[in-house]
Amino acid sequence: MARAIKIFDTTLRDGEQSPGCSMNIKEKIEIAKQLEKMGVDVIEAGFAIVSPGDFASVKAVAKTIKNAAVASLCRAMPKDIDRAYEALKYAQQPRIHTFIATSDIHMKYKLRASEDEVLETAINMVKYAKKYCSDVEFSAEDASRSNPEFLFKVFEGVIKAGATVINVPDTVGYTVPDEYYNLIRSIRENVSNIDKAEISVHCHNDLGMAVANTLAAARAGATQLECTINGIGERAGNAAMEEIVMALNTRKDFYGLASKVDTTQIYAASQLLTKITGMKVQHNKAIVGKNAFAHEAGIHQHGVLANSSTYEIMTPESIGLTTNSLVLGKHSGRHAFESRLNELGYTLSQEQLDKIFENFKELTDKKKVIYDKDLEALIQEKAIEVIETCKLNQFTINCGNTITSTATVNITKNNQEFEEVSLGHGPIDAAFKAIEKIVDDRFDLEDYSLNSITEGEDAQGEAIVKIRRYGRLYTGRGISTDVIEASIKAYINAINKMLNDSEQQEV
Ligand SMILES: CC(=O)SCCNC(=O)CCNC(=O)[C@H](O)C(C)(C)COP(=O)(O)OP(=O)(O)OC[C@H]1O[C@@H](n2cnc3c(N)ncnc32)[C@H](O)[C@@H]1OP(=O)(O)O
Ligand SMILES: CC(C)C(=O)C(=O)O
Ligand SMILES: [Mg+2]
Repeated sequence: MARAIKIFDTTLRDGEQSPGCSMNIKEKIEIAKQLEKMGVDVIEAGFAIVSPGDFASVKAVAKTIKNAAVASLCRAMPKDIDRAYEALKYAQQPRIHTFIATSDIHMKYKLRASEDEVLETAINMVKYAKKYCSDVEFSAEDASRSNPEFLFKVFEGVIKAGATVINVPDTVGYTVPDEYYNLIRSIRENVSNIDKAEISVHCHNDLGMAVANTLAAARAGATQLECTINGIGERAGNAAMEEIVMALNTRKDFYGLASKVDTTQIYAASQLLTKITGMKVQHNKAIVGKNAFAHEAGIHQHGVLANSSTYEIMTPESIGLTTNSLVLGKHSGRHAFESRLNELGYTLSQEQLDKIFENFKELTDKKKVIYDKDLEALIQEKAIEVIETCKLNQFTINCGNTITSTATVNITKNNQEFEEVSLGHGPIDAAFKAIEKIVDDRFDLEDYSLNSITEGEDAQGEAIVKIRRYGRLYTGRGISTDVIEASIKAYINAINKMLNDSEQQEV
């Protein structure tokens, strides 16, 4: 019988600390709902004191999620804990997650505090948090570089003060599997009251060992594993949830551990996050990369055709990716369309389905075959409602290598039609400048990228545009078989997010 192990997802907190991965409230709620659907045990929704936006997100996630604990991070200080609980009090299972660093380096240079002071603060702040909420997690930041004797003392103290979970972060991704295994074992052996708390681990990927370290800790007796979707997070990222869960699943024979995560939701979660943040997954990334289940070499293809277990240690279906041979195209009906979406792990309302089916039919006029990637792109473009303050009606472009590009763009903005013409360095620049004239607002274009979603001459192009206003970043996405149209749609999508952001403030 496998031992149960808890999954604590911190995509919305540590994941959001990845440069360029800021998410708005709506996007965070979408991710949280997907995490709940997957069956994770704890969702860290943010760090409430960081900003009014972070506070609002933690509160919104706390109000929305029913089947997972919802946590907010807070420093070991009353004002952070007060703010965290102010947002978490709406949750069915609130968890206050407080932390303080325990390594000599951090205590000396960052906190400018002695061991005794840190110990006292940790204990007092856990007691303080307990006044609000029975579930309190305490993290010893930089635990893996801390003096073990001091670490044991801190953990013993905070457990006595009421901590229900003690977390042992490898904050800077410094440890290696054998060492981390020994650290977790030594905590189990030297902290006298350890049986009163969960042992959690939280690994960073600076040396590319976050998942290996997490799994080593799980073997050593950790009962909660902290991770993020696609492994996003501070610097080189956190341990990737999909890799941890699939390693435990595929090697149950070795680990003897079982999480509650529904693995068939993994692919949908990965795609949703990519869509929201614009941060692509590398093609050879384990589990969710484009090539993770692709076979190129003839000998491999032969083996897989004979029996997929020759070269596949897990099935694509187990992560919600199906290699179905059903071809969707112009003549497909609603049933085949819906069934394919279900196979891909999406369950849509009738209204969403009708809307996406309409877009699907429009696409079949432009493309002969609709691949799974096309469907996912369609769904992700439409699934998260963005109020369309600006809507593209039409555009014309005049360009070539001997003339200056000119774009005419016609947009409906707040139910009124506008048309502007602009010159530019190339067709996309000209189109963006025409759009800017219509929008008539101040913001900066920060990043633009273009990718092909599928292959072939009728492939769909996907444009990702990032714009910044008053310090906030808005990511827009557009898809089309025409790359200029995709770019215009992405720009307008980002602008709509910016215009609809009620949290934005002039600074
Ligand atoms: C390993 C991790 O992932 S830790 C989490 C990292 N996440 C973030 O930092 C989120 C974004 N951060 C922020 O928005 C800001 O840093 C805030 C709102 C948290 C704090 O902002 P400020 O109050 O302006 O402080 P600032 O960030 O400049 O410095 C941190 C202060 O907190 C102290 N501090 C740091 N960690 C802790 C802790 N765990 N407990 C108590 N105090 C702490 C530092 O010593 C410093 O104190 P000082 O102002 O007396 O010198
Ligand atoms: C705050 C803690 C849990 C953290 O993110 C880290 O130490 O990496
Ligand atoms: Mg971290």
